[in-house]
Amino acid sequence: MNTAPTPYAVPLPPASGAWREGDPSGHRRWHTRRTPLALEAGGELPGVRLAFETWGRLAPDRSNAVLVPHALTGDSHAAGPAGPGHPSPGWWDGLIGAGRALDTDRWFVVAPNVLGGCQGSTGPSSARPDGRRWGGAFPFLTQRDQVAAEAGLADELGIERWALVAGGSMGGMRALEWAVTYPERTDALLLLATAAAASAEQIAWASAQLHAIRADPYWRGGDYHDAGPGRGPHTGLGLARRLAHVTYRSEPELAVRFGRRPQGAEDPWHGGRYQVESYLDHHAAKLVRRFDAGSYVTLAEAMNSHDIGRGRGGTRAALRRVTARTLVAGVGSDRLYPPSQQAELAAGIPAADGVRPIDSPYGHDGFLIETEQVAALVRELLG
Ligand SMILES: CC(=O)SCCNC(=O)CCNC(=O)[C@H](O)C(C)(C)COP(=O)(O)OP(=O)(O)OC[C@H]1O[C@@H](n2cnc3c(N)ncnc32)[C@H](O)[C@@H]1OP(=O)(O)O
Ligand SMILES: N[C@@H](CCO)C(=O)O
Repeated sequence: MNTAPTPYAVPLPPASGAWREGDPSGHRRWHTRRTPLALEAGGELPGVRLAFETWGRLAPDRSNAVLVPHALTGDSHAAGPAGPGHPSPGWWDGLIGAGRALDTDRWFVVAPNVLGGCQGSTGPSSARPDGRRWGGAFPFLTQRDQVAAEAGLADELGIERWALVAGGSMGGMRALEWAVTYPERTDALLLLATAAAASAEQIAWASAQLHAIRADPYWRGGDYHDAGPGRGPHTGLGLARRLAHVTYRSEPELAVRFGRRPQGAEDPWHGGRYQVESYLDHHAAKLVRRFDAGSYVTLAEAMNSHDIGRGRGGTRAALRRVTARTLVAGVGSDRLYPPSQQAELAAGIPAADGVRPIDSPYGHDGFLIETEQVAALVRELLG
């Protein structure tokens, strides 16, 4: 396995003002909540901070704000080029910018790093009020807690209503929570490759990933952040990413793209790898370099908690609360969030009109890759 411990690369909590330094986009800022966040599971989280990036200008009447919540391992860098602090271009760069579907000459686009994450927002790698890292003491979060934190950010920015909330996968879970918790603040809603509740199968895949991380001897109950370079649960996180990444792609794609071919001159019968193994190694190493295992655990557990009907009289009653103009789309080849889940959403949300298909061989990751098809949906919703 190609998961030699790499230098531990979780960004340290920025000193006040430092976050903008070295940020090529110049858009990233953060918001610190003045009061502790009351958590759905009980207790509260003090000192909540959300890193976020914005593009465009908020109109004087504040009617042009668009929220784009990211998926599991995304961050606030939804648009813009790669550079220091951003190993990849923005995850929806094809969608956001002047002349693009989310035209930043017209719309004010806001992308927060999710609460519990590791790219500037408060998470397990952040410092507690006493200066020590949270580590394994970081509290259990739900999607509703994360949306409550985002509502605090919206309040701070003076945004009473979103012209659109658009998200896929875990971002779609939060988009849906926005529309159900705050129907009066969500004018339009785009749900991509997401679900009303995490299914048994989704929980099962996440569970295997959580076990992989927690079985790493460097996990140490989540208290590894100050153990020194290379002494974090990188092997476990890499395993989790391999497991997850297979579920993000489709069987036909892997068959066509890699087949049974060996990687270069490697011989799989004598210790070498197949191409697809090398591909998974690459994605594992790439995530380990940029993501914190503790955040992965927190966010995966929050996804498992997702159930829009909890405490609201069930799924159908919760979905009926949505007043936003809504489009629901799914990727036909998505084996992780199958089209039946989007059909349930579309059937339950009053203004949704069936499920729009995203045609893609790439499976679940289609919502990140097929930006032209997603752009068409955004244009339809925003008129
Ligand atoms: C800060 C950030 O990184 S942005 C965060 C936002 N990212 C996310 O939200 C999701 C994380 N990323 C992903 O899920 C996916 O990479 C996507 C969906 C964004 C992109 O998918 P695709 O464009 O289809 O990329 P794909 O899965 O083909 O992977 C391409 C990579 O695999 C590598 N690769 C392909 N074949 C092989 C192989 N046989 N062996 C090793 N590496 C391989 C390519 O060289 C390429 O490397 P690079 O990304 O470092 O340039
Ligand atoms: N590739 C995406 C899929 C999760 O929805 C991610 O890592 O965030």
